[in-house]
Amino acid sequence: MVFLEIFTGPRSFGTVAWILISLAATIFVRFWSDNYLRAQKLKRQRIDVPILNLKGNEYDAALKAYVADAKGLLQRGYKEFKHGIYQIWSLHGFTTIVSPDFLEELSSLPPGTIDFYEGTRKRMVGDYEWVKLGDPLEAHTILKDLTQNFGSLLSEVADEIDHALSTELPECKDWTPVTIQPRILRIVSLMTGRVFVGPELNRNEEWLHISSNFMMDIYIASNALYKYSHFMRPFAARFLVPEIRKVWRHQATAKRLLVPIMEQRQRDAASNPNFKKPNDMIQWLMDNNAKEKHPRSFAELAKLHLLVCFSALHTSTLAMTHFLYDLAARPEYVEPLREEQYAIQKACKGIPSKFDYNKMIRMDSFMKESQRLNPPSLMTYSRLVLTEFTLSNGVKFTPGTYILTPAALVSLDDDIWESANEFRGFRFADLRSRSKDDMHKFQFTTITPKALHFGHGRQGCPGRFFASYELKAIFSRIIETFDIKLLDEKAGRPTNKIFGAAITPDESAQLLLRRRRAVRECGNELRLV
Ligand code: HEM
Repeated sequence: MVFLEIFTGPRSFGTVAWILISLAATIFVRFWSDNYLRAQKLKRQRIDVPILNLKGNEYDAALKAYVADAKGLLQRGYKEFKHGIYQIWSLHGFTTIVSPDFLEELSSLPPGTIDFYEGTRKRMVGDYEWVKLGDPLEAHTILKDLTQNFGSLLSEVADEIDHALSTELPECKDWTPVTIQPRILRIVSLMTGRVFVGPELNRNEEWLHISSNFMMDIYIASNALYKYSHFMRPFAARFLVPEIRKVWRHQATAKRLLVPIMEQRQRDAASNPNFKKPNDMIQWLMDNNAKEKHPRSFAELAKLHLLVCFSALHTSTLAMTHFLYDLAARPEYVEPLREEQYAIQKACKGIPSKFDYNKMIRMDSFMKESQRLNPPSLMTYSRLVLTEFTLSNGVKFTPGTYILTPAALVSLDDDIWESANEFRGFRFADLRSRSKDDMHKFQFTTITPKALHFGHGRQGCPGRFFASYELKAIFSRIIETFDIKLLDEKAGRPTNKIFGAAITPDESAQLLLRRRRAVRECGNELRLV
């Protein structure tokens, strides 16, 4: 009643105006104080080490310098603090850059001291959690089920690659310009989808759309939301940032497509004692979830499934695009790679097994060399400190310290890699041939403080084994089926782009492809016919 009187009483206009002004003032003060407190929180020093790019209070200038040339800044840092620890002021406030010398020590800290998920959340989502990233069930299922079961799926995968190469690439009877990256994304999505959702769904355009766009849309949405203050974010996420609603729509579509499949499988398993469980990511997630103390709903599992695609598709697509750019720029590697592949194909008389892929040492080396010079990021090992600890050099880390390591600079270090700036496709094959021990030290999937593009430690990339097999399967099929060369030989390899710490191949670059004639086994040889 009192409320109604305010609006209907004789002094209603003045009172309403007063209320509105007070409300606006409250929001302004809250908004301002929130921004102020957030800025203060970011500016709080959590670790006593030198800061490279900040003079006095010139935070904006420091950020500008970081965005304009993060690589140059990290190169300077690597020169000055190669074996030490320093800070930079970056898009995420103070960021502590730790020399790889300390990674073994950091990685052996008790669980819960530093955390990958919290680091990722800080970097990509911010304090307001509008999308859930990181669930231990994901890494567990990838490492255990995907890695173990992939071998038995290789013939289906080979079928899918053949289908993808014929539908996603032009006929290329003669040399044809092809924009590589979007085509590779489709090929990787189809192939991965065969393993993740099975033939029931993997060619469904709606599924392909959400699985292959989810990651980029999260990045875009995340950047859009970062422009709003912490206080405004819950409101902005819902009403002002359409990119976020797009991400939520992808999740809703995933639920619509995946939940009925899960429910049907659950019914079949309950009613039919002879029900044979499909061998795919949907089933592995369902089975592992059912063993949990508090199992997630199927709707939550559907969202988690999309998160697996988030981790898997773009990373592999970027890697494969780099491989092809590197191969087109260095045609002298084509025949030695084909030679190795023919020899293995001839020996296995059909679809190569995991064991056969392990024998593709030249290809493994070429992939690792391409990754060394074209990693997805200047830095990896993104971790947030959760509980205080002190390293052996006496530096104390307090909660909230955000850590990264300069992976790309380690890869370019002449003290570690001979002629580090030179592309030597079989560098790692040569290193592996030195001794039995070295055979395992320099594989594409091997993580060491000198090879950090899959991260490091307990939370290093669990998908790298699958990535290695799938990339070899696609790469070998491409070089078997196509001749490849640069569109413009004078311009050379398409130049990578760097934004902040992210490194991407030029997504609009084209290569020339020409379909080769079919390969057939003739007596003891494989020949073009
Ligand atoms: C060439 C391809 C790939 C690259 C370069 C790559 C790189 C990385 C890196 C740098 C990390 C952070 C690790 C750390 O900070 O210690 C990571 C984490 C992760 N990757 Fe990959 N990755 C690739 C492929 C894949 C694939 C194919 C999958 C899934 C099948 C996958 C699933 C994951 C997951 C789930 C995590 C988070 C780890 C956790 O939850 O503990 N990745 N990856």
